[in-house]
Amino acid sequence: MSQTITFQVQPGGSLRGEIRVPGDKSMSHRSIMLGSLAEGVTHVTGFLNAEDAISTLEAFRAMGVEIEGPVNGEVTIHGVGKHGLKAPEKPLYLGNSGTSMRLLSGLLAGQPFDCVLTGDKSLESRPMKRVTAPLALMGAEIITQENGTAPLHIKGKAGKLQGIHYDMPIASAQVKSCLLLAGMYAEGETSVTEPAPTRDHTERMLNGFGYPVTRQDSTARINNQGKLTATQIDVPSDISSAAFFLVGASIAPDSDVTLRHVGINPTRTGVIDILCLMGANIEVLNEREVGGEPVADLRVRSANLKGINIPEHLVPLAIDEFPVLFVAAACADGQTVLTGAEELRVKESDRIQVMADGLQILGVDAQPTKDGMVINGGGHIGAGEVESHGDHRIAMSFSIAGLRADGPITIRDCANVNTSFPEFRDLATHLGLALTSF
Ligand SMILES: O=C(O)C1=C[C@@H](OP(=O)(O)O)[C@@H](O)[C@H](O)C1
Ligand SMILES: C=C(OP(=O)(O)O)C(=O)O
Repeated sequence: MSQTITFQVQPGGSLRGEIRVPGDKSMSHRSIMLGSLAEGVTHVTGFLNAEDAISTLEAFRAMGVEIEGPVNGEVTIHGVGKHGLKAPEKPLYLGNSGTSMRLLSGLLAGQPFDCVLTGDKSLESRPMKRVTAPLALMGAEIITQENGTAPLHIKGKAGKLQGIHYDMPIASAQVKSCLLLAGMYAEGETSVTEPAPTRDHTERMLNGFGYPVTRQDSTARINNQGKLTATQIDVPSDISSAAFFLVGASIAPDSDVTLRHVGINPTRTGVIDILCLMGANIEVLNEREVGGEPVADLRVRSANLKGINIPEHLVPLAIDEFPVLFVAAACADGQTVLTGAEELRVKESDRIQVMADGLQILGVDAQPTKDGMVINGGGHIGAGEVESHGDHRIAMSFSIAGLRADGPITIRDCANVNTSFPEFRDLATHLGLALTSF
């Protein structure tokens, strides 16, 4: 049970300096999953030492994988091979992490043992039918709660899964990844078509481990014939964590921040595109490729942002960045309209409602809609007390709002910042944000 943590931000200030934010959460999860199933010893650097990634790590330890670390972002995984996992002795508790639960449900559906996946209150209220329904078409047997939520009771169906073709009704990297991981244990081909591009770290990392996944247009294909060979993985900084400072340095006057070694995989850079459409001053420097993933340093300086209609094709490419983009919109001149983002309602919190409620408390004209938000920006952001509802990204977004507020902002229920970005307070204050916690 996490303790209660409250953040308080004093108004104003600017952000200046150079930092490296922690490792990418999506890649950290996948490095543990694939490293565990590989033959040989995989070394990971840049691993995210935060609660969500640790939930995945502990789950694999509980299934008999020897994993050393993380120490200074280094993890060593003694892979057990594709068929080497052992039955866990008790339910696997996955905390707050949707990625752990949805990817593991695919990976575990074809094992020779049963297991149970549980999580915290937020995770156990999130929709799981999106993975259990297509997995059932493959022959998996997963018992959910009546409304399709976790705990998930997974009956191991080793040797009995069948490949399917699945047209995903929603653009979800978690659903795609779940099915590709199940496809590693299914007879014949498993193919997944996505309605819009979503993050492709699973496909890239599988290929990095030597496991063939092919891609044609919007369809990814896998079968059970491959094997994973241990490798080295350098996890870049998480653009979703960098996003708080991309927005912070854009909205706070006299700011100049450089974020080093950030992953800029094109399936993740919607936040840069959206901010640039709003008039942000972001330079992408020293572009390079590290372990099959593009990386760069990002320099961001203050800018006068303007409201925009956010193009819908950018929504899946910035899906976790909308809470802080709403703060950017509140500081932008004119109206910002987001549509096509109903997925935000089923994240760690209902991110449309929770952000609209908090922005309204701070005096911002923010109107939630069924699939997005309309924000009339450029007015002032006032002092106030807002709730994060235990959602890490909400807590950090309202902290950033303090840079343009005209009074202190108090944010309740912030312990879950530790799920993705435990260093947030230290790095933010190092750059100049007047943030305290108690
Ligand atoms: O695959 C992943 O690592 C993730 C996919 C996204 O979820 P959806 O697949 O539900 O869009 C994202 O919101 C989540 O933080 C991480
Ligand atoms: C939605 C998120 O993560 P998850 O789905 O893994 O809980 C997030 O980190 O914003």
